[in-house]
Amino acid sequence: MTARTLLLVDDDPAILRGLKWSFEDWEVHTASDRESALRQVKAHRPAVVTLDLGLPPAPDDAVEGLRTLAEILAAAPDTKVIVVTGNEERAHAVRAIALGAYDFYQKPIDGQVLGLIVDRAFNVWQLEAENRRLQQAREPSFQGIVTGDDGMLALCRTVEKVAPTDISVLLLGESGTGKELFARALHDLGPRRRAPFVAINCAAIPENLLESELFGHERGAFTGAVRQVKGKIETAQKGTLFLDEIGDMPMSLQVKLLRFIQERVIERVGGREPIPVDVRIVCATHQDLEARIRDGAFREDLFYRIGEMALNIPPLRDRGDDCVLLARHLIDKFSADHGRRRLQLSPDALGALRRHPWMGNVRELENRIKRAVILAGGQGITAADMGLAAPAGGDAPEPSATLQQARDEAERKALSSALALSAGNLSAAAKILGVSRPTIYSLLKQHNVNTPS
Ligand SMILES: Nc1ncnc2c1ncn2[C@@H]1O[C@H](COP(=O)(O)OP(=O)(O)OP(=O)(O)O)[C@@H](O)[C@H]1O
Repeated sequence: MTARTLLLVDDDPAILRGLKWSFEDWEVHTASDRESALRQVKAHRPAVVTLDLGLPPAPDDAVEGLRTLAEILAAAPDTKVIVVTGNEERAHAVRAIALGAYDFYQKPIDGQVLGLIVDRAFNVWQLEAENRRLQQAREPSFQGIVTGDDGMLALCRTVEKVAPTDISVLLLGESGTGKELFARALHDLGPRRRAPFVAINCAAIPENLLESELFGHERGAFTGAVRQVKGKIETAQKGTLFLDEIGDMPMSLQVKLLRFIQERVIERVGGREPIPVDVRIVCATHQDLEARIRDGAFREDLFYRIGEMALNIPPLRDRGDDCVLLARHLIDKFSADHGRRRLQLSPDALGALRRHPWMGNVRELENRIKRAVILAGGQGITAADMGLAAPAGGDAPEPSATLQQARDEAERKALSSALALSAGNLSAAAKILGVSRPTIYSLLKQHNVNTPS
């Protein structure tokens, strides 16, 4: 877990002592003036700083405090600074926020409430730190394949080794996992890279047209064949032929394909000339080919010919945080396409990305991010922008709530649990919460909470 490091800046030693008690599970450092505050920031890089704006030599105005704030943020821009002001000093607080303070809190200090604000600031700091970590961890993409997952990285290394050879590769994986991307990588990294890469989707073309698509036809071969047409196999001469969805190829064509693979010559439909063709064959399917063989729908001899090496591409849901890595990559890409500034993922979007099962894999993610980049408001991309349900509960702060709403909610929860613990005894509840009895009464009224009778 990340160290929860907190710096308390106040010129009153009694306040510092009191506050230290409230943050027992934190690594706490203290400072009483600008110079020592800055020294501590540089030495410990605290996640959160609470800063009393009234610092010496002029504790009665906010000049030194605001200067300290500016210098802290210049030295450690990621730090969340919560400024603490006197009751009548709202204008100072507003100045501080304008300078980049995360939040403000008005005296008198109530350790419990300040604790909630500090916790929340830490959550935001942690989330931003994680964002930065992911950003830095982003691998320079391998042939356009973005991943940080060990299994996928191992697959990329295998592709690098196999690409220079001519062995036939069978790419297995669910729809949208990137099979075509891997097929292109095999081509681009191999000696055939300057010759064509020709892809054909065997499932998308009706059976009666597929043969002439693959092998071509001579003029007059059938009604409508008004001129000679080269097939995909022939156009891939010297290059790579990518047969996508090979599992859906009809049996009649499987025989013809097998013959071509064995003899490396084709005959156009309606032609008699054998034409030698030199291509590398890469196939892909989302089907379970061994089950298709058992069902008599796929030829076993063809299976062994096309799959001298089979590579399994894992579904996106099994690739750890790749969904987040890819989402960021796609946001950058689509933001640039739409001339938008680079958008960030909100905390609820991160949670939703990690929970979603991604049955449509990277293609589904692409579609959702594309839509989100168009829909997102100024706040960054939310789960709703991606058409995903926001995770219920969780640790992440709810971004749709304002700070005031979040505080109210936290206060109401703390109040209810103190009342439950004290069995409705208001003095005991006040003690638990570290506030006075009158404060408890005003909290009960404010939150419309009834004491248990
Ligand atoms: N790891 C990845 N990094 C970046 N983009 C990816 C990645 N995987 C897939 N894509 C993109 O997702 C989309 C779908 O990938 P691709 O077409 O290669 O999948 P496929 O498995 O061949 O799908 P299908 O089986 O439906 O044909 C493409 O736009 C591709 O560029």
